[in-house]
Amino acid sequence: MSGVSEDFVRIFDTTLRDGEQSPGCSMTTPQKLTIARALSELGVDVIEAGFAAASPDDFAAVQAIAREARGPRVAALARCQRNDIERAAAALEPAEKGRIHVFIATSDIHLAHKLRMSRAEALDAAAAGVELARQYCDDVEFSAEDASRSDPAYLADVFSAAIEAGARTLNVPDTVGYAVPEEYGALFKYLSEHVRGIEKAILSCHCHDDLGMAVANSLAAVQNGARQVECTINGIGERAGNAALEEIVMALRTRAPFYGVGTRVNTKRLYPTSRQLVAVTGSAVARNKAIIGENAFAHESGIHQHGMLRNRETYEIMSPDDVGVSRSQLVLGKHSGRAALSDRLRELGFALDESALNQAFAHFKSLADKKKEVFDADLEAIALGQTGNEQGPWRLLALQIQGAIGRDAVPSASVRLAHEDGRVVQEAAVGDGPVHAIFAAIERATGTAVTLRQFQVRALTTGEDAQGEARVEIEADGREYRGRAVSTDILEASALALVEVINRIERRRALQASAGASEEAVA
Ligand SMILES: CC(=O)SCCNC(=O)CCNC(=O)[C@H](O)C(C)(C)COP(=O)(O)OP(=O)(O)OC[C@H]1O[C@@H](n2cnc3c(N)ncnc32)[C@H](O)[C@@H]1OP(=O)(O)O
Ligand SMILES: CC(C)C(=O)C(=O)O
Repeated sequence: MSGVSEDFVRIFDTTLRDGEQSPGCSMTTPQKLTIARALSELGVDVIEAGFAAASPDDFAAVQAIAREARGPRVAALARCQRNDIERAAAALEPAEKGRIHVFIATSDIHLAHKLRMSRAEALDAAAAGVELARQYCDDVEFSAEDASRSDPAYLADVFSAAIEAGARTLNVPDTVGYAVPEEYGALFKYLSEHVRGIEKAILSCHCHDDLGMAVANSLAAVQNGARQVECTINGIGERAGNAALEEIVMALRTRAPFYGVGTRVNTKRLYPTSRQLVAVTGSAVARNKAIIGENAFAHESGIHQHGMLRNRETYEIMSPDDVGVSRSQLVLGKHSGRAALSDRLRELGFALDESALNQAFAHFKSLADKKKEVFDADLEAIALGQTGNEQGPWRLLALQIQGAIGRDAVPSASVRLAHEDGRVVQEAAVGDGPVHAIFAAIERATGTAVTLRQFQVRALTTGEDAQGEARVEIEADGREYRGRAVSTDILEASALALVEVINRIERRRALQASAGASEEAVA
């Protein structure tokens, strides 16, 4: 293992430098500042703020972040060239803790075609670059670009020279995402054993995802002594991207006994930081992206949902709360089963007996065959079809309306309701219209205040005894409820629809109270 005083994995975030090299992800200075603030809150150890020599804007961004960031070290990238290093040093000047990060390629293909340098020339340039950077900054990192395709013996010589010149972090980039975990891990082991003065430095990995192995390679490096991981939020970066920070952090945390080393990141900030980056760059993440994707804590199939309802750990290896996601989701779709359907219906305030649940389940399956996802409103419609208006705790015994007709009429309603606990309550109220009066009287009688969002009536049949349907949409306890009732008297249908909704609100509150009580009992 390389020379580390405290044994933890330093998270070097390069979202603002390598991440910004992702086509479509370039950011303005104010946007970079927003992300830098989020990264500080996340608790990363190093923020690579940019490549100061790239443009006046990049310089300004590095400088602004250096001026503001307190906590994480701020790094700026530079080629092994005087101008780059001096621009990096100037931009980092206001930093509380700065780092100049110099790099040069070490693979034969880069030396021959890109740099047109011999191995010896590149080694000298690396040493000279580190030495110059050290004149401006105590903390210098050296990266051997394309390290994973470099001759290991030559690489060890270059790193030895970099340490001698004053570098204290040695980065081993898999620049083109060519490495595989066993080989990349072995390279770290080899370097730990062959770089002269390695005890003075920290080994770092920096992986790209061209073969989808950036995270696996980074973890292999950690297993073989790397104590800094370079990564980006959402895995953005040049071409296929960099190793995703959230995946590295959560792999080390979730498999802590296996890796035996962790990070200092506040994992609860992972999801909020990811969303902030999406908001700034407009670059969406795939639904199935690990840790922070929309589906990362969503379960659709019946067998999984049934397991989740019994014990979350049957199908979740992390708690959504640990990464800042509010809760797991059981998504109802064509693969869902009765357990999830009945659980969601109970949440919506419907307590169906076995035969009603079976019928609701048949309707639900045929709907799910046609729709990708079945929403709460669909479920309510299905459940209302099964329950009618018969479920308590309240039952409407009598309804009387007065003064409903005429220009100067002041409509009033009186209602009598029975509760399943034996109470019979009578109340009256006036309103702007008869329905308003009925609703006010029912709210008073039941003691449940609601906010009416929508009210609709329509004729279902024709003739003297035509059936009328009333539909209400209500808000209570921060949720929406829909109710429906049918009667030959449209005012009675309205009253029944509201009673139906109030019953569901009360059933839901009772359910929550009993869940709270059992949690307290467990605690
Ligand atoms: C693996 C990585 O992610 S490395 C970081 C990549 N990031 C970036 O390139 C973003 C910022 N880059 C830029 O804005 C521009 O490329 C600049 C301003 C740095 C340079 O622009 P230009 O001077 O026009 O050079 P250009 O980009 O065309 O070519 C790169 C030059 O740097 C040289 N070079 C490349 N890497 C290094 C290095 N580590 N040390 C010294 N020289 C280097 C190349 O050989 C080439 O030199 P040449 O022009 O003498 O042939
Ligand atoms: C400059 C280095 C660290 C790099 O970004 C890479 O090699 O991918």
